[in-house]
Amino acid sequence: MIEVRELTKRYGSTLALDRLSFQVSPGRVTGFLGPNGAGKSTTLRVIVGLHGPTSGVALVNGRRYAEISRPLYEVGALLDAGTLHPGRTAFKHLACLARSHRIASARIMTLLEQMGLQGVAHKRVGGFSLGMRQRLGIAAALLGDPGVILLDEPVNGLDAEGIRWMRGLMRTLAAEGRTVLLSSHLMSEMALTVDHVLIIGRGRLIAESSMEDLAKRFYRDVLVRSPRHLELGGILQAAGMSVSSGPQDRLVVTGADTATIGDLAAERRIPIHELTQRSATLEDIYLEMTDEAADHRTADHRGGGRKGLGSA
Ligand SMILES: Nc1ncnc2c1ncn2[C@@H]1O[C@H](COP(=O)(O)OP(=O)(O)OP(=O)(O)O)[C@@H](O)[C@H]1O
Repeated sequence: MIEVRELTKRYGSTLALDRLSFQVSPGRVTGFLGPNGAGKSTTLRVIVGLHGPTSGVALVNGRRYAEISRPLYEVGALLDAGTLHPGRTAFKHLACLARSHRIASARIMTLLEQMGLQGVAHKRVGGFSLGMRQRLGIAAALLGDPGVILLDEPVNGLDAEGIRWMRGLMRTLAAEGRTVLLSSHLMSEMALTVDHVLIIGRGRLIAESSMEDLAKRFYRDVLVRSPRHLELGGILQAAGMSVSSGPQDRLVVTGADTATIGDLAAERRIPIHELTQRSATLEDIYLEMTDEAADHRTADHRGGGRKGLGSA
């Protein structure tokens, strides 16, 4: 369980987090979404004690990170796969982390196998691809078998097979009852992976929702196909709906759901050959929600911020 309460973080004149509050529950994959510069990495860094908050608090299982005596057993994080000692082997990298927590070598080998890295366990990480580094980073995060897992842009730079693998792993970890929080600036990456989303912009929470409800909230219109479409169009309009013509003699109807349209057509004994509820794509929804935040960011960055939207 993660709890972030009224978290504010300033870097000089930049307000990276602005009284951000949310909770992340165990047993599901939660996506932490926002445009570049929204404050995702900052939040994750504050949760694992790498950055101190200006005010507010971030708790893992009810405690600040600094108060956890053996953190690897409680929270694992993949924050930046680039920060590996290039001269160390994969095994040695994990062994160094494991030592302070008295984690056995057998656990290291099990994890390397699980991550598909057993064949390169004794190779130097300097020669690893980004995908291999990500896998090693995840092995490190899982060393102490923690109940809370944080991953910052874990699929960045992965190929299609790597992304599929990562998705499966996230879902397995959540199904085991862990709290899994992963950040991304791409809704498309999240749509298939997460059960629940937290959307942030400008350091504030914009929305929190299950993936399913998010899609439902953005129903757009209903597509109706009927051999008597002209007559039906008139009836629907008379009932107060807005009707326009769609592709192949279909009607595009707004202002009513499929049940209302279907019932009305049945009352008038008009056959219906198709009734389709159309929603905005999750990508559209996300862009709509974060548009204002992104615009603001672009303006900020012109004023000298650290990262630009150009990196999107
Ligand atoms: N160490 C730092 N020093 C100064 N400013 C920082 C620092 N880290 C982050 N910022 C600024 O804080 C804001 C939030 O950045 P953060 O990296 O947390 O966003 P993000 O949502 O993770 O973005 P991205 O998707 O690009 O990683 C940005 O304006 C950024 O420029």
